[in-house]
Amino acid sequence: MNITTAYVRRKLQGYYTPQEAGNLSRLICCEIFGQRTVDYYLGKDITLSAKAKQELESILTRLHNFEPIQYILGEARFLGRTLCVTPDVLIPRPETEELVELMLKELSPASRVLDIGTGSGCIAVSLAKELPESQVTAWDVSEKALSVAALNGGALRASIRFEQRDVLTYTPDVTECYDVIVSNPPYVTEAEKAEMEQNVLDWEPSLALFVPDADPLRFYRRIAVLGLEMLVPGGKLYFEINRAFGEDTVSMLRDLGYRTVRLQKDISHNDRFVIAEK
Ligand SMILES: C[S@@+](CC[C@H](N)C(=O)[O-])C[C@H]1O[C@@H](n2cnc3c(N)ncnc32)[C@H](O)[C@@H]1O
Repeated sequence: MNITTAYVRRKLQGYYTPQEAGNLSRLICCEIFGQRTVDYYLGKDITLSAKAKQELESILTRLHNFEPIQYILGEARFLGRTLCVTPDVLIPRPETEELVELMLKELSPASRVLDIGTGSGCIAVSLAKELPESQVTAWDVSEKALSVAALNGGALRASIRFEQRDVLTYTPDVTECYDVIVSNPPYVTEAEKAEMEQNVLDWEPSLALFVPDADPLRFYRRIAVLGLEMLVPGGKLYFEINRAFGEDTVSMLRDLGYRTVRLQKDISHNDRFVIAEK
C-alpha cells in the first residue's frame, strides 16, 4: 500500500468504514492527484508537493465533516458521463440512472420531454444525448441548480431548454405540449430525516429532498395535474418515488384518470418507479 493511501486510511478511521476509506483514498490519489488507477492498485507511491500536501489536509478536514466526495471533487458520474455538481444540486443517484435506462428502452426517438426538478440536469442531459432527435425541456425552481444544469448541458453539448419554474404554482400556456414528463422530485418526508446519513442531511440541498409529512405526494399530484393539461393523449409520466408511497402514488394517478399505471422496483427490490399513460 502506498504511503499516501495508508495515511488517508488512517486519518479516516473512525469516520468511515474501512471499505469507504479505501474508496475515498483511491479517489483522492487518482481523481485529485492524478495517479494512474493501475499504479494505485499496484501500491506505487505518489510524491506530493507542499501545495498538494496542504490540499490533502483540506480534503481530509472536509471528509471529517462528512462532505460528500462528489462535492469535493466537483463532479459525479451519471450513466457514463461526468457531471459538474455543487452543493446547490442533489448528487445524482444510481436509482435515477435506472429510471433513465428504463425510459431509453421505451421512448420514441423524437419525443418532446419535460424534466421537472432537473437539479444537476442528469436526466435531461442523458435523454438529450441518447435521443438526439428529442426536444428536451428542463425546469427547476432553483436558479443556482439551473446554472449547474446549464453548465452540464453546455459542457456535454446537450440541446436542452432550461426554464426557471415553480411547479407547485406554475400555470402552463395552452401551447405547452409534451409526449413525456419525467420527474424525480423531492420525496423524503420530514419524519424520515432521523434515518438519513449525515453526509446527505448536512450537505445536500433541503429544497431537493424534503416534503411535509402531511403531504408526501404533493409534487407527484401537482405534476400529474399539470400532465393532464400538457401531455398529448397517450403521453406518459415517469416518476422516481419514495419506496414507502408506491401504492399511494398509483392510486392517486388512477383517481386522476391515468391509464396503465405501473409500479416498478429498483435493483434493490424497492418500489421506485411509477409510469402512467394519459
Ligand atoms: C430530488 S432533486 C432531483 C434532481 C435531479 N433531477 C436528479 O434526479 O438528480 C429535486 C429537484 O426539484 C427541484 N425543486 C424543488 N422544488 C421545486 C419546485 N417547486 N418547482 C420546481 N422544481 C423544484 C429542486 O431544486 C431539485 O433540483
